[in-house]
Amino acid sequence: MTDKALVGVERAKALHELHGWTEAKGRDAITKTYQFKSFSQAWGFMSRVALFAEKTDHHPEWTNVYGRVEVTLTTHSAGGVTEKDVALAKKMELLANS
Ligand SMILES: C[C@H](O)[C@H](O)[C@H]1CNC2=NC(N)=NC(=O)C2=N1
Repeated sequence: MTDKALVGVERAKALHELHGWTEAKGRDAITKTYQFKSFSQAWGFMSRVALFAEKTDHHPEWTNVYGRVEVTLTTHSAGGVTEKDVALAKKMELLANS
């Protein structure tokens, strides 16, 4: 997996394949807000994502308020969105729906 920032068509295509993910306002990142029914469900999701993040050494920025989890993904070392962010977003989609 390369650490090259995705731009243009490549980036638009990646976002198009990610349901509910959008460009973050004012920064080079992608974002999505997940809404769960309870804190317990939100925390369960975050715990599963955290294990994947540690395994892949690629981590989300996020905020949790009860059932809401606001996530922002970017690759610090590349200063933009890379394949690593797309892979993490895809994993989050799977974990949020399981
Ligand atoms: C040293 C360590 O590999 C790096 O700091 C990793 C950790 N997690 C990371 N997470 C994200 N989102 N971007 C990074 O560039 C990054 N770098």
